[in-house]
Amino acid sequence: MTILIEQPIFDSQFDVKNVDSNETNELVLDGGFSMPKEVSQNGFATPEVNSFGHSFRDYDAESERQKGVEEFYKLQHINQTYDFVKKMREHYGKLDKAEMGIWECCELLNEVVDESDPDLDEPQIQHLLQSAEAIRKDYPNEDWLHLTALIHDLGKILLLPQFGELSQWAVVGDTFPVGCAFDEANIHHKYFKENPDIKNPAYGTKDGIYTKECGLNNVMMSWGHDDYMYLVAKENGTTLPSAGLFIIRYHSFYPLHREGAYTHLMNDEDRENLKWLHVFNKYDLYSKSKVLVDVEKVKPYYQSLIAKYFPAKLRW
Ligand SMILES: O[C@H]1[C@H](O)[C@@H](O)[C@H](O)[C@@H](O)[C@H]1O
Ligand SMILES: [Fe+2]
Ligand SMILES: [Fe+2]
Repeated sequence: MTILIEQPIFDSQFDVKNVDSNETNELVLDGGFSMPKEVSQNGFATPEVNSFGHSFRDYDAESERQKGVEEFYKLQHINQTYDFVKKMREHYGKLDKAEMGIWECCELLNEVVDESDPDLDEPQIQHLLQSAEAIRKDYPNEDWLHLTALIHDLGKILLLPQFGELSQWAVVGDTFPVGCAFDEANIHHKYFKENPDIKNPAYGTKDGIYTKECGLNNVMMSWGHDDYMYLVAKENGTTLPSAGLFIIRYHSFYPLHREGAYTHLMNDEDRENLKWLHVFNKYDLYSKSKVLVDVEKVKPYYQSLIAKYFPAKLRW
């Protein structure tokens, strides 16, 4: 049974609120799941600056932090190759690293620092809860979306010793397809010129080894926390809807969901799910704030959602 708790209250320095709540309540049915009639009408008021006083995702800002972020992207673009992704998928597909529940993993994630993120200045569990609570406020009935937000970054445990202690470039940052040309929409695109895959002519065209509209499910994405968490959720038999799994798997695919690149690889199901990813992304990005969520207070609600959509223990 889902435990009900009071609606989240945000009295933050920025407003996470509905400007016009009438619009949000208009729902149409979409394959068993309700979809806001006009998602763009949702009045989530996005703040202009991050915790450091910079605009969000400003990868050109002059700051010490940005230098580190650029260094990160250099390594990521050089090292994420088709063969590397294939190896990672095989290796982590065994799911033989640990057995634990979702909440346990949320707590574990607190030990992780994400060097690719220019906006986040709080522990990871706060980022999970801040995005989940902000979504819960605007979409109270979509409990699957609250849970999706809670778990979307859990794959970052790949940075921890028990999960292989992968380098930052193999875990975080924006993602992109391998096996086809690297689109200019990727941030710090120039560093791809040192990626060995560009010497392989089969990977050099817009479609590369793929065919038009083949569906993202058939595309190899750079390896990281998105694909890993998708794998874990799917293989452990989650009952989350396809849109939830899509969000988990492609939330770092900014070249697609923010810049509109690589859309020629999408099929109809992807296009449907992308609408929900657009909704989710606002909360993922703009809920990063210094106003902390009271973990103990919201924990019973999220534990009840976990019990609804996941087994008690999962293989990781
Ligand atoms: O720096 C961020 C962060 O690592 C996020 O978790 C990821 O989803 C983003 O796409 C990335 O750019
Ligand atoms: Fe992420
Ligand atoms: Fe996130």
